[in-house]
Amino acid sequence: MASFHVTGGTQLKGDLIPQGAKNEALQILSAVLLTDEEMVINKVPNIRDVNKLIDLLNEIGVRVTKNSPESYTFKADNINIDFLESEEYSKMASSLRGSIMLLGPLLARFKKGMIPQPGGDKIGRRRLDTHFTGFQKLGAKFKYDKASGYYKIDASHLTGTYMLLDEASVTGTANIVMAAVLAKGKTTIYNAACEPYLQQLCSMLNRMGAKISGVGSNLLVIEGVESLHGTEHTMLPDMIEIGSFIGMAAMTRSEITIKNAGIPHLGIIPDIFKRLGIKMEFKGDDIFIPEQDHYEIETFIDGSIMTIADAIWPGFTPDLLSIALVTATQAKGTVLIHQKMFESRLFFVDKLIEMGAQVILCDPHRATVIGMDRKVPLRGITMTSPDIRAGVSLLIAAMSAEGDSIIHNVEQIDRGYQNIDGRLNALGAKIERI
Ligand SMILES: CC(=O)N[C@H]1[C@@H](OP(=O)(O)OP(=O)(O)OC[C@H]2O[C@@H](n3ccc(=O)[nH]c3=O)[C@H](O)[C@@H]2O)O[C@H](CO)[C@@H](O)[C@@H]1O
Ligand SMILES: C=C(OP(=O)(O)O)C(=O)O
Repeated sequence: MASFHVTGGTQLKGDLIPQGAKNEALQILSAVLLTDEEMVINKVPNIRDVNKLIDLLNEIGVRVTKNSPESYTFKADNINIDFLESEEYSKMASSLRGSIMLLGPLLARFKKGMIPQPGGDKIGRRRLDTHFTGFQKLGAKFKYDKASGYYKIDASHLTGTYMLLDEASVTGTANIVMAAVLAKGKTTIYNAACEPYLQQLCSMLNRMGAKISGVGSNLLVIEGVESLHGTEHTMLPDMIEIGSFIGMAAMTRSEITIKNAGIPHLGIIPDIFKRLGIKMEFKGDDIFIPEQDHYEIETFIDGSIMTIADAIWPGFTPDLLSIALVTATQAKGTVLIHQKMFESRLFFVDKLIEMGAQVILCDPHRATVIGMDRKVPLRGITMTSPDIRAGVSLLIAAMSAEGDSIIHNVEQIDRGYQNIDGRLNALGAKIERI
């Protein structure tokens, strides 16, 4: 288990280039299974979850060529479907959440698929019903073996149909779309998730010859086609990493420019950080965050206390709520953070409280943060990163704190942030990997 030794209180200055988006990469890389032609994928982030998925694809028989540090060519023309029965597959697939999205392409192209309970953050119940109900509506037969925790699906004939998803699941929508592109006839998916990750996936599939309309909305219409061909795709900048950098800049009083941030794709994210009082300037596609001694949380128009809550896209992503929470601890003012989607994502506030933050955990979904306006700095402590976004929030807290901190289990952070210590140290942070 790796740890970070963080010396707090340093200010950062300089440019940060966001990595390619983790959650987009997991969808796009799964989709390379949909064709036997070459797929060139650029801006692939060098992070644990993505590297695990690439290894898994390689084991399944996809030919993987690394063209440069961020660009790969994939060719899925010799797939070993029997590998899905192996112990090795079970071990690899259960170690990340993204592996669940291999199912849609496997069903579409090879008519069957199986997957153990996927991994990912332990942030509350993470059901997969939407995925399997969608596959069943397309005509697949589905079996869940409770003893082994394996989901097995047989899909000799996938046929387009109308479906209203029970929830707008991000990976669920991606999976059903990937199954439907090669199904017979027309599939209509209502209550589809429409995050930029999905917009990117659907646009790429269309470039491969799929016929998807309604991209960017919650009503997708897919006309099945016989086969798909290869294409080239470039990942968007990671919007969660960008939000993390904005919060980090404010907390550490740093002057940072986030280069080529893909501002049109960030939705409401910059506005939410502006509501916390953080100043930023858009310079072309760069976001400049000046050094700020103080930042003040807005109230609602009637003067009542601000709530920041997650919602499905185009609402505020749940993956940035922990970052907004930690950022608020040194703002002036009060905010209620409401994590609606996941029930175990806020428990990390215990660590912030131990560091001196004024936070009341109202219940598993809600925390009130009373900002300290830098009157009292956080204190360095020893802590463990419970999940990827809480991990980065704790890193931000430690970087802003007085004294040294130790953060254990930073593999959680490495799941989704590329060389975070190296990139931040280059701007003046003091983070030692031990
Ligand atoms: C690999 C990947 O892409 N992971 C992301 C993906 O996970 P993932 O696709 O697993 O998450 P889902 O979108 O399926 O659901 C997330 C949670 O929100 C709940 N829910 C969802 C939709 C809805 O309308 N109502 C509702 O309550 C679900 O029950 C679940 O608890 O999307 C999540 C939600 O943005 C992100 O946190 C994850 O980082
Ligand atoms: C929860 C996340 O990831 P995963 O779905 O891979 O666990 C995340 O990226 O914040």
